[in-house]
Amino acid sequence: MKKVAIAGLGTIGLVVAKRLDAGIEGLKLVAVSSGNREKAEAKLAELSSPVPMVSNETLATLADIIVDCAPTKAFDTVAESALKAGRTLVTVSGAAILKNPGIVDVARAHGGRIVLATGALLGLDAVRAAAEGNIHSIRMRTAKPPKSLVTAEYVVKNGIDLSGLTEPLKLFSGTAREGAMAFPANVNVAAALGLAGVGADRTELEIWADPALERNTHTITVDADSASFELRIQNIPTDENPGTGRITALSVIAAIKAQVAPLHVGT
Ligand SMILES: NC(=O)C1=CN([C@@H]2O[C@H](COP(=O)(O)OP(=O)(O)OC[C@H]3O[C@@H](n4cnc5c(N)ncnc54)[C@H](O)[C@@H]3O)[C@@H](O)[C@H]2O)C=CC1
Ligand SMILES: O=C([O-])CC(=O)C(=O)O
Repeated sequence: MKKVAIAGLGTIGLVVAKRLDAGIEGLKLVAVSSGNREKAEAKLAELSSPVPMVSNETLATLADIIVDCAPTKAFDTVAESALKAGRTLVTVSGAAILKNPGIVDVARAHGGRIVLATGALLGLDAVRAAAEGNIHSIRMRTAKPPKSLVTAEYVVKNGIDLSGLTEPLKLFSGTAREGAMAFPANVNVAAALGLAGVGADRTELEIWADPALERNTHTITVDADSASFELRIQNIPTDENPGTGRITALSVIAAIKAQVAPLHVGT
C-alpha cells in the first residue's frame, strides 16, 4: 500500500481526494495541505475517512506519493520537500517545471521522481515516441471561451476586455515557454507538450479567446520522421474554475494509479 498526500484541495485536488477516499487499490490518502484552512476543513469533513491538514513541507514526511494540485506559486515548496525526501511527485504544473528546471536535478540527486501527468491534453505518448526519432515541427493551438481566460494574469495585467467579444481574438503567439510564462495557469499543457517533445523553445503556441466555444480546446500538430499527426481535445470546463477542464483531475487519478498498477498501458 502506497501512502498519498495532496497539496491543494481545489478544483483538481478535491476530486482526487474524494476518489482516494472512495478507495483505490494499493493507494491510501494520508494527509493534505491547503492555502485556505477554513475552506479545506469543510471539504475534509466530506471525506468518510478524514485526514490531517499539514504544511506543504510535512507532506513528504507522511507519504510516498505527493500529488501537487496547488497553484504554480506553491510548486517549489511542495516539489523540493517531496523530492529531497526521495518521494514521487505527481503534478500537472508543467509551467512551474519550466520556471524551475533545476527541480529535475533535485530529483536526480535524491532518488525522487517527477511525474508530469498529461492533464488537460492528449497525445503525449505519441509525442514522446516521435521524439525518440526526429520531430521536424510541433505546434499547439489553444482556444478557450472567454470565461476560461478572464482571470488569466496576462489578460488582467494588460487590461484586455473579453466581455464583449463577437469573434475569436488571438491573445498570444510565440513559443510554448513564452506562453507558459505569460499564462501559467492556462497553458500548463503547452509546457508539458514542450517537455514531452523537442523542448518548450521549439514548440510553437497560439492562444485564442473564442466566444463561440463552450470548451477549452487544444489542437496539436506534429510532423516527424516517423509519423505526422493532428490531435484535438475539447475539455468541458469545471464549474469551480473554468480554465481547468474536468479531465485534468481524472488524468491525475490515472497517473497515481499507474504508480502501483501491475499493468502499464501507453508509452
Ligand atoms: N496541466 C494541466 O492540464 C492543468 C494544470 N493545472 C494546474 O493545476 C494546479 C491546480 O489547479 P486547480 O485545481 O484548477 O486550481 P484551484 O485554484 O481550483 O485550486 C488550488 C488549491 O490550492 C490551494 N492553495 C493555494 N495556495 C496554496 C499553498 N501555498 N499550498 C497548498 N495549497 C494551496 C487553494 O486554496 C486551492 O484550494 C494549478 O497550478 C494549475 O495551473 C490546472 C488545470 C489543467
Ligand atoms: O492547460 C491548462 O492548464 C488547463 C487547460 O487548458 C484546460 O483545462 O483545458
